[in-house]
Amino acid sequence: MRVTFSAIVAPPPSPSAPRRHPQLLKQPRSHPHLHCVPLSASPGTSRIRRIVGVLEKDAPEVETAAAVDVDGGESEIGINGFAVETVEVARDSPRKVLGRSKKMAQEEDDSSDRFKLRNGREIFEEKAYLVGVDCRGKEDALFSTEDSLKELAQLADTAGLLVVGSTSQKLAAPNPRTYIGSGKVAEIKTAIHALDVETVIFDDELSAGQLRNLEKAFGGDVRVCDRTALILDIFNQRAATHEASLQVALAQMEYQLPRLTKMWTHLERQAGGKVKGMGEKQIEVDKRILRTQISALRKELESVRQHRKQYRNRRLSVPVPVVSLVGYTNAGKSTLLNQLTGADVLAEDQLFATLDPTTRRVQINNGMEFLLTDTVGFIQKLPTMLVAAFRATLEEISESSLLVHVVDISHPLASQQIDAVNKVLDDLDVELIPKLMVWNKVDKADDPERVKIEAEEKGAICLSAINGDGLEQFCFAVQAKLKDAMVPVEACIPYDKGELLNTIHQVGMVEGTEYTESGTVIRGHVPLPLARLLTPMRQRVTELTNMDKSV
Ligand SMILES: Nc1nc2c(ncn2[C@@H]2O[C@H](COP(=O)(O)OP(=O)(O)OP(=O)(O)O)[C@@H](O)[C@H]2O)c(=O)[nH]1
Ligand SMILES: [Mg+2]
Repeated sequence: MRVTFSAIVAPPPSPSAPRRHPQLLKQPRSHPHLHCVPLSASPGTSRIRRIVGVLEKDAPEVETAAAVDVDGGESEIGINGFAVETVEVARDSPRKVLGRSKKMAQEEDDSSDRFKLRNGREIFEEKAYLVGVDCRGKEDALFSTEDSLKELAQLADTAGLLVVGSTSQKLAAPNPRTYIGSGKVAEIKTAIHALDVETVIFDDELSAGQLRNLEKAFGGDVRVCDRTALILDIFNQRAATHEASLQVALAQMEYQLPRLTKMWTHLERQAGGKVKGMGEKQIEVDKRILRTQISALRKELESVRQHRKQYRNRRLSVPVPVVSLVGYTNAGKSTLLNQLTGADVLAEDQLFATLDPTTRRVQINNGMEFLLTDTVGFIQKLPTMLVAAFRATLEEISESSLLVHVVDISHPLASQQIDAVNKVLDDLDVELIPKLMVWNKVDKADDPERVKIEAEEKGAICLSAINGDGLEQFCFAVQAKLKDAMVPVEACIPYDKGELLNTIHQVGMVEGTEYTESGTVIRGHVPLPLARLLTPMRQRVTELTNMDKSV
């Protein structure tokens, strides 16, 4: 039996459900969010259940409510809020069923090598083909089409795909139907057959119609997706905490909402076109359900966010300055945090290794302390729904005393990456927060000495987070920047407030100490919240000075 696998958009699994890589099961192409369950099957075939839609919340959840015979397959209405369909597929990929050449048999043997371990999970390495478009309206793009495609290849690799080729096209404007021109569509189709491509990834966001038309043009069994879907897929694989999972699920649903067009068209096919419009009605129902799910997720996220805020407020009541590490993905932020604090945040040569913020205390040799926060990295063309969904996490950044912008200076596109990070920061309302530029991975740079001279000229700190070079200089630079943001104070601390004196030494910079009858007079710089706390003691110094003058 031959089954056509069109990419059917299904909602992502609930964040609490166990996550699984889309290609975890060895099966013909599946949509990133289409999770198939293998069932018992006749020899040489597999029976899988595939999700074909969402059920209304109050719809009865029945194992098998309706079975419709279509082309030998059967349909059933489903489980846990999802409509599912059972299909029997040959264990070979659909194309292989048509005839098995020697080459194909060889390929089948090779495919066993395509199971790779990623993020602790075994996944099937699909063959991907990348497509970029150089449009006239994109002159302000930070990356050239070629560089952007290289980055897309890295993203594909992170997601566990095997990139087998790529192409790009110069266009005056994207084609509204297929994004690329018809000649390019034909060229890619040829490449698909020649390279046995399973997934075609576009470097720009595609509309629902473009996705559908391209899938139709390439043939039903080729999956088409875009950069945004790929990034969402990586985030989905990487989300380790409840909050991150909620944020990713929200972003995925928002991405899917306008793309729900295909989910129910199979109903019309099954009914032989007798129930015209049924699919459309069902799409409306699905959209409503998805919207309800989105608002439920938003509520849940809000409560997680409140909890985090309470925790942060408690932390802020101790006025230790917070320093946030920001930067392009893979710049070395987590490695820097680990080096300075002995933390064991996952740091690896993959994009988006970190999704959740981690905060650790750093103590400088002179006794001063600050909190260092590592958070999610940025990328050019960062999907807006992802920024919105991660706003709670990113809020941490907007409440810091200092932003440390970590740059991989050994990267050929370091300056474009800096611009891309600044672009995201512009959206985050952080222009008033002082910034410190750090050029990391100087050990990997072609000419480290020249880079160091250039950094000095530009007021950046050069370091190597991996071998610890320049860390001391970094800490002093952080201290100096924090001092700029501090308030100069002179306060008389009574002798019974020893703890306060310790706090001033920890979080501020003491420049002079004098012991008087009334207490210790301190001169120095402290963060604003501490300066406020010291107000009565600052007045005490003024009184003492006035008394001295009148004597
Ligand atoms: N040679 C060299 N490699 C480094 C240095 N710092 C980090 N790396 C490597 O760069 C890769 C990325 O480091 P991470 O610390 O995970 O980068 P990140 O900025 O946290 O990345 P995301 O979490 O993805 O945003 C890892 O393989 C590190 O070992 C450095 O100073 N020199
Ligand atoms: Mg990281």
